[in-house]
Amino acid sequence: MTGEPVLAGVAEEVRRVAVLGAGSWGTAFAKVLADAGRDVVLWARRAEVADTVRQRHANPDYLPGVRLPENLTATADAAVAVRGAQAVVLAVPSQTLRDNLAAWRNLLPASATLVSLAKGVELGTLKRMSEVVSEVAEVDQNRVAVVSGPNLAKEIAREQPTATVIACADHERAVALQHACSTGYFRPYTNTDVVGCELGGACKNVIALACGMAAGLGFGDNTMATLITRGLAEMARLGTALGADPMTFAGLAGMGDLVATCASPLSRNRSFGERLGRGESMHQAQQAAHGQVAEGVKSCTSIRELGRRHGVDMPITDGVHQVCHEGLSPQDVTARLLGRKPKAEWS
Ligand SMILES: NC(=O)C1=CN([C@@H]2O[C@H](COP(=O)(O)OP(=O)(O)OC[C@H]3O[C@@H](n4cnc5c(N)ncnc54)[C@H](OP(=O)(O)O)[C@@H]3O)[C@@H](O)[C@H]2O)C=CC1
Ligand SMILES: O=C(CO)COP(=O)(O)O
Repeated sequence: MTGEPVLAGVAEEVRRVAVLGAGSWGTAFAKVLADAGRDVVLWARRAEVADTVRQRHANPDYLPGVRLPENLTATADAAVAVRGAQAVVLAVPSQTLRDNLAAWRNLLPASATLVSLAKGVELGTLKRMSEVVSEVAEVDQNRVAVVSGPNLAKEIAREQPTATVIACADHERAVALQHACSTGYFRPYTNTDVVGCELGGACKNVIALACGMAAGLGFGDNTMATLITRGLAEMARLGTALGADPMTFAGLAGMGDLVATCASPLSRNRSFGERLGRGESMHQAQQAAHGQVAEGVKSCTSIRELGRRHGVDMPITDGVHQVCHEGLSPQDVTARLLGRKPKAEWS
């Protein structure tokens, strides 16, 4: 379905876009941009993936059965991908973004908007992805945008309707990107709260791991609703401490993404957690992921540390960390969570 862009008259038009990273979301977002009428070049680190996208208009490793549009081409040469692009979209895992971008830094067109799709917090530095991008590419934060919302790649690749948030400190850039990726099935909203949108996207992966564990233990909807609601409370507490607008967590990049990811069997984080809840080891869950990224497994460490540094209580995140990295069982963590000192709902 090729959607006509629904917005017009923005300051700087985005005509050509490079998407660096040809996994599920990089490929699906490249399709959205192409369906919105942009010329899109997708960079894949494996030449065979680029060849398949270019010649067969498909990326069966990540999006089986999905036909990609003709105005989406691919290359394994990042210099070719970014040439002449008004926007460069970064679609690699959070923990490799710094190294990937360092290799691409000198190729980036001078005024291109740099757009992060990644949902994580960097281990060690505890930086959000837009902070990593601005630091490594040596560009002002105003040139960096993020996309975050209830955006399960496989649904979007099948053109199922959804919305998202494009967050950028520079509202004009956000509007230009909004124009560039609006289709009949993909509706982007703008927001200037980059901190809130990024933390929403990173934290919900950890809560989805917890929901998966609960499902694996055989718990039902009351448990899910409790984890989602109290997960939202802890991500909003962290976000507010870091300067985010609390309202962002009631929006698509907060509640929206949290609900989609915690509920969906398509979520890699939820599926990973479910295996742990059923009693599989971390190694078994990792093998079953077939190399696809479940960001919360690493980000639970950096998010927990961010919470500690800012004096924010994050009991569910702590529990996920205890299962993933400290050898506790999901049953032990459930008992610990329920055994905490009673408190008021809003404190
Ligand atoms: N999938 C989704 O529904 C959504 C994902 N996101 C976020 O988008 C980001 C990317 O995720 P997604 O596309 O799903 O990931 P996938 O696991 O589907 O794909 C990862 C991609 O990154 C590549 N890659 C892995 N390691 C490296 C590396 N060291 N250097 C360069 N490239 C590497 C892989 O290449 P190769 O194939 O060669 O291994 C592959 O193209 C994540 O932060 C995720 O949280 C956000 C919204 C939705
Ligand atoms: O971010 C996502 C949906 O918005 C995808 O979640 P997973 O990475 O858990 O698959």
